Amino acid sequence: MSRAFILLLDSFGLGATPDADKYGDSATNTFGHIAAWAAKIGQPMQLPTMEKLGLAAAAHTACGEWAAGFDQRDSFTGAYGAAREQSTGKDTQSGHWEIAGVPVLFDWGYFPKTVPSFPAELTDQLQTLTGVPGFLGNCHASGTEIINRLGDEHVASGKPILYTSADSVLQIAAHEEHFGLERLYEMCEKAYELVKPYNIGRVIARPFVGADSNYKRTSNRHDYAVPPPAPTLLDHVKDAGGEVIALGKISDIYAAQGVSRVVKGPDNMALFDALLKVQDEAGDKSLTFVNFVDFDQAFGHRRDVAGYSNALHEMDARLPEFIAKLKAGDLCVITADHGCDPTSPGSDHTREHIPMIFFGPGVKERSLGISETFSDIGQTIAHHLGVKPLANGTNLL
Ligand SMILES: O=P(O)(O)O[C@H]1O[C@H](CO)[C@@H](O)[C@H]1O
Ligand SMILES: [Mn+2]
Ligand SMILES: [Mn+2]
Repeated sequence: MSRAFILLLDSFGLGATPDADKYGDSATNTFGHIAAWAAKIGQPMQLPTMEKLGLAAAAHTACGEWAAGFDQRDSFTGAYGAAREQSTGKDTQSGHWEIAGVPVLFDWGYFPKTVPSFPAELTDQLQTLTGVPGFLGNCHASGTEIINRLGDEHVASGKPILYTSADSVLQIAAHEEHFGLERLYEMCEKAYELVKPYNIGRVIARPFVGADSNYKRTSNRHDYAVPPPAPTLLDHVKDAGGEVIALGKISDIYAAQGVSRVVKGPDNMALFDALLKVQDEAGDKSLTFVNFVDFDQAFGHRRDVAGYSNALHEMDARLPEFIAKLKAGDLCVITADHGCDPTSPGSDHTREHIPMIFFGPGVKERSLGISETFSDIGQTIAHHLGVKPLANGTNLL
């Protein structure tokens, strides 16, 4: 029996790639800078499980330095390395699709950093189709900041909040109760059709609750993503008769292509509980793919170093439960889709190496060096499961 598990820590980068200067990210290092911050405040990070699997060694491979508090060890249990992205974007879709064998070699459309950011033609059509009295925002913003700034005006006027970021995305924030969740979803479906000519990767519904300049997003976020342009690892596994179990926002990111079963959860630890349950159920040739979004959404974009560090400790503390239940024929990988250095300016993703830490009963300690494409991860899994090889990437094991 062979099974595969991808544990994707959304935004857990291991240091700038050689092309990071083109993105203004040449000094970024998500893991390295969190570890340095922790050491500086006198509480060095302790991630014994991931360290033993090869995390710090993978980070050393990526950036040439040992993260503060992580000493060089002479034995690991995983096959560890780092990967650089072939796709030109540093967004979630590009990262995930490339891992699954489909790098994004075309240019996504982006909305400019002007105010208004969205073309009048687009917002006019959206207003006509939905009958709202207008829009607020219409700019680049951090999603948590803009709802607190414009939430009161939104509630009073009924105008939804439109914003974007360095990603190829149109986000619509609206109050779950005052505006209505279904109404927000319907608006996003219309917006998804309208952004097609602009080559935008995703429209995201961002419902929130609260009052009086104190608003909080809910877990009813919904992504309307364009599908990958070619079959991914998920399709190859499903076509070969294996179950593809998508936890968290994985199904949204691949527009449900190649997904057999969707399991959602409100936060990292709920998703970890779901992962442990799925681990008992997954059968031969299955792929279980989980995206732990809090690293990115709750801490990376929020530039919350302490929160990010804490989330890594929480994850590390739970991993032994998962490892203890692995069976012969299981191949697992801890990886990421891009960086989001919480110590860097702004609130956007950062162009970094991602970890590739393979482990499981049949994996022997080994340094894998640096891959030139994230697709080496997917190809290694395709080979392990014995499904059709991917069009891109090299088997590493
Ligand atoms: O600031 P928030 O709304 O969390 O936005 C972030 O979330 C979006 C999707 O992951 C990205 O485009 C990023 O900008
Ligand atoms: Mn991401
Ligand atoms: Mn993000």
